[in-house]
Amino acid sequence: MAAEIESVEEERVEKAVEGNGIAICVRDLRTSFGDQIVHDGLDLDVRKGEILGVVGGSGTGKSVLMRAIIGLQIPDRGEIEVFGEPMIGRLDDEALAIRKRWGVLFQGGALFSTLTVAENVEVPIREYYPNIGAQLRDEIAAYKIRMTGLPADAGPKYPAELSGGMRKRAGLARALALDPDLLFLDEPTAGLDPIGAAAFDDQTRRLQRTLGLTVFLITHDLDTLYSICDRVAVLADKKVIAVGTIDELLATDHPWIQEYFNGPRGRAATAAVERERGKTAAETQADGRR
Ligand SMILES: Nc1ncnc2c1ncn2[C@@H]1O[C@H](COP(=O)(O)OP(=O)(O)OP(=O)(O)O)[C@@H](O)[C@H]1O
Repeated sequence: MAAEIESVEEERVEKAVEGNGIAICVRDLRTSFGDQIVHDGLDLDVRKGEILGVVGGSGTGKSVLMRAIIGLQIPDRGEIEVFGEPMIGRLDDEALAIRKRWGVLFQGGALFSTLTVAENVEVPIREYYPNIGAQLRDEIAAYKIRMTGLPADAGPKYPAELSGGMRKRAGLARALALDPDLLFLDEPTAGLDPIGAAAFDDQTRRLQRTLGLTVFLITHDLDTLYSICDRVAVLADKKVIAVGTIDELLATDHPWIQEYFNGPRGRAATAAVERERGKTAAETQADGRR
């Protein structure tokens, strides 16, 4: 038992020091489809424990970047490291230890329509831990389903029986199945009503804090960027043209960034955040007076 605790502790310490605080490091990435070059000379660092929002116009290559990082898109050139381990050109077996440490919520949820929610959540467990028995697998799936705020009776339902918001949560439960350190979310709030989107954002933030996750979050949702992202990376001109807090991005003079954050929707999102901050400050003051 003591040896077991020691090895868990060693693993924890290793995880803390690996990669110098960087969860994902991308250097000089080039990807293309035939003649179409999607990325050229793209660099990006994702810090451990942050929620990094990834934005850019439609077709700028946000999803392709995510796919390149998780090994579904072979780049023409460049280097990608996850938790300090090089990922490009690694055989599936070699990179298995790192693959187990991430979970992915694809655009639209990408649930298997012929499997129930619980069976969907169990897919990665079956794939990576085939020796786990059926009962434990069911218990893990039920726990993950509850963790994402879905009711317990969602487990035996099929994706078609769920609302869009519930399907996203089911996809999130599957992404969390292996207790990941790193979560990839591709447009998680797309198609949700504003209340559902805000609830999903809250859930993401809560899970990220309690589980200590690093989150790579592709979004077009300005409210998401303002409310839960620690930093934002902007894709344009085949590269990441800027990374920083929204205030830092606003200090740049890139026309796309200015139009994006200072356009009517950006201003509305800023105003909403400022209202929320004002409310929180007023509540804190009132608490202090009590
Ligand atoms: N499998 C593929 N075959 C050919 N072209 C592709 C493929 N996947 C993506 N592309 C192209 O690569 C470019 C970037 O696509 P990607 O899906 O990464 O954009 P995106 O920034 O995520 O866009 P959106 O915000 O609209 O989702 C697009 O022009 C797209 O058509």
